[in-house]
Amino acid sequence: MPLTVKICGVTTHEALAAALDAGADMIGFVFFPKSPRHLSLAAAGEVSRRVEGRAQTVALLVNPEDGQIDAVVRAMRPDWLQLHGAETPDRVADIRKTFGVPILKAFGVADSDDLAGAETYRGVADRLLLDAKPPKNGLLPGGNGLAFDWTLVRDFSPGAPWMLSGGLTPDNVGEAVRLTGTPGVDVSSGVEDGPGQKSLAKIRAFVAAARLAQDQLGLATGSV
Ligand SMILES: O=C(O)c1ccccc1NCC(=O)[C@H](O)[C@H](O)COP(=O)(O)O
Repeated sequence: MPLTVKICGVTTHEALAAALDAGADMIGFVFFPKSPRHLSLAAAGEVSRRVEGRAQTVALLVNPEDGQIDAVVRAMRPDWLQLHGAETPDRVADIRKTFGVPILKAFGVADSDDLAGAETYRGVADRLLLDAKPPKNGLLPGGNGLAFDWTLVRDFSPGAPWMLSGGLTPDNVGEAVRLTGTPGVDVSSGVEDGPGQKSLAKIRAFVAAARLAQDQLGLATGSV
């Protein structure tokens, strides 16, 4: 089983280069104005063009209208759309059909009922992304640097590819991979020095730690 590594919330050429050179499989770009990682369409087009096929690009949206998706798809031609809001299975299916872009659907997890909810997207989303729930009255639905109880997903087998996120860091990603057997990891805050300030050293350390765990477990590098 391969391990996919995603670096999310990239806003600068320097962070992008660090992630690509380190060997990340997926790069996430955030389109959410309240986020310190929000990108304009023009900036997203420019930064994502520099990926040049070295990784898959992911456009992150929250409860988007078709018009917003259309603008993002035109601006950067993402390989994936990450839906990080309360999009229903019907809405996810609709977006997938309308735009013809694979969907990474995010879920907040606090207990096993949340995992059962995620499984209802089987056959609708192309990949599931398990994240911690945001704090009550928090500004951001994701990218909060919070972890959930990983033992909940020890035997998680949703019948669809999935990824683990929420509070991952260079220091804990190896343990997370070993404990959960996840086929993918996703990080944003854990490779930052402050909100939206990506650390090139932490990006390199995160990818290296994930690959070390991958090698120790005899996994392959993620083909996404
Ligand atoms: O990053 C944001 O600002 C953001 C805003 C709105 C929705 C989602 C957002 N981020 C999601 C992610 O970066 C990750 O997919 C995931 O939540 C992990 O984040 P972190 O715990 O910070 O590593």
